[in-house]
Amino acid sequence: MCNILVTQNYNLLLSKGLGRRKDSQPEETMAKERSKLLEEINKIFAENQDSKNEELMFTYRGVLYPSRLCSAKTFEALEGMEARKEDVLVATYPKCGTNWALQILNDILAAHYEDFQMPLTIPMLEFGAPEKFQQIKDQPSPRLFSTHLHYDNIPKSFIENKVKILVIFRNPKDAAVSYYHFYNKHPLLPTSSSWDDFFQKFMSGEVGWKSYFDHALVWDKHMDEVNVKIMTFEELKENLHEGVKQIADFYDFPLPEEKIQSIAEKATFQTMKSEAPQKIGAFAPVVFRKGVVGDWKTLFTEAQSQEMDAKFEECLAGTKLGTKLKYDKYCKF
Ligand SMILES: Nc1ncnc2c1ncn2[C@@H]1O[C@H](COP(=O)(O)OS(=O)(=O)O)[C@@H](OP(=O)(O)O)[C@H]1O
Repeated sequence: MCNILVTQNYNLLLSKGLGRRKDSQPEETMAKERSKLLEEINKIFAENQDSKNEELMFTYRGVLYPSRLCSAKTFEALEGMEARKEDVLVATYPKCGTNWALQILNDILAAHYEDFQMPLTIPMLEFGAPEKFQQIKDQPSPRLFSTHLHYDNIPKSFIENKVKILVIFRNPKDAAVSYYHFYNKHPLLPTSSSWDDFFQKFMSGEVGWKSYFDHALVWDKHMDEVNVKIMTFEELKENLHEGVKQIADFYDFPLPEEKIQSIAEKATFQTMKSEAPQKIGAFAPVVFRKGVVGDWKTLFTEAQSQEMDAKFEECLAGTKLGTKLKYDKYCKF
């Protein structure tokens, strides 16, 4: 039961359009595929509303993952994936801005390569059936991928082939609150009995993809590498135009000001949220919730806030990433 989606529906989703070029299929066929894809997404949503918590997660090498999206076989196949230097990878801890970065990168790539087409699905490396790697192998460059994997679990070839990795982090309090709502709204993730329960799990790393702090600590060590660019959700929120420019420059795709402006306009929360139902159907309100900084204040108690402050101090205070996260500005009552 647990792998039905991985081997059937999700494999079908992943076989559509990932990195396809405009000239590879006529527009009419693409439109049909798009509507079939929407049907599939909505079906996954409807069929899994009553799933039992204990069926929804599994552990692979000590890390929890959603069992209907990931499988041991896919992880094994992923290890052998051959990355190309021209690949584009977005690496994030869950809820830190994956979809946002993907939207921006899609538009940057589309501006640079006339024949680049928006992928029809989230190109998450660890999702889907192992057979997808054969299709990925046949895709033309540049291929756009995302992952929530810890740095140590990203396939070695991405590092060896010096693939440029855009890493987005978000302040841990907002990431925790966003993750909590995601757990409770996403039919393929367990429902949390309460915020207090989820908070303790988040703090101890008993959530999908493990601990936020482990991810942050390892990325801090790679922050100065030329192929790594770390940005924060908060800096994109503060100045999206500048964020788009920095991402385009990092990938050596310099763009004229008007283009940067139009990409930034398409990447606002309001625009992405309003376009999401056509792209991801029933999942739209699950992914695009509030899109703000500081929502943690609606759920954190004073004691929880202090517990997170102490953990941040212990793990990240004084590190480069810790400083970049501007904890005092975004995470204090
Ligand atoms: N354009 C834009 N502007 C501002 N905020 C945005 C944008 N796009 C997505 N979001 C918010 O990002 C949160 C989802 O993060 P991810 O995309 O990383 O989610 S996922 O882990 O891939 O499921 C989730 O945050 P919360 O609203 O706090 O839950 C989304 O609303």
